[in-house]
Amino acid sequence: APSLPIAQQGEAILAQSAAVVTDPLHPDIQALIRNMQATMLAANGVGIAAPQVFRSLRLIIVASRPNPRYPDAPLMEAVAMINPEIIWLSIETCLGEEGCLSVPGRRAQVARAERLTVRYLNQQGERVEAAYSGFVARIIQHEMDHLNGILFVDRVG
Ligand SMILES: O=C(NO)N[C@@H](Cc1ccccc1)C(=O)O
Ligand SMILES: [Zn+2]
Repeated sequence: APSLPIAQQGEAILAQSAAVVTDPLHPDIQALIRNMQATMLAANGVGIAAPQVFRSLRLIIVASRPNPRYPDAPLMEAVAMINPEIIWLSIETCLGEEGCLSVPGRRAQVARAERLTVRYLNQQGERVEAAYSGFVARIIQHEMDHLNGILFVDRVG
């Protein structure tokens, strides 16, 4: 699958709220998931959101793994989340370093909820509810922000 161009900070699409995916099993959506995965891997990313590849859709990929940009990242199976909704956030927050494929060269400490529960459709169109914590919960909050037109630098004081 080809690596797609990544929208950079300043592109209008990154400040928009993305649209709900109406047909998760549509071949276009399945192809987009594959292309987002390839794009994220090529950039050594640990997550990516559809608006970053110029598709204003509520679709994210979460794929933490140790890599040169995040050597301490936990290893997990990459997961595509269609129409994700965070249905619970812990009150406890923690600070952690973030970067963004759309804001190259910037890293900053961002406060995020330590734990969360997310409801989404998986790549097979099945409903899933799952709990995450730590760095993976951080990635999910970062990607969800993209679906709502928010960049991590908007959250840095
Ligand atoms: O730009 C993206 N995703 O939108 N990718 C980020 C994801 C991320 C999120 C939170 C903390 C660290 C990293 C990346 O650097 O791989
Ligand atoms: Zn990002």
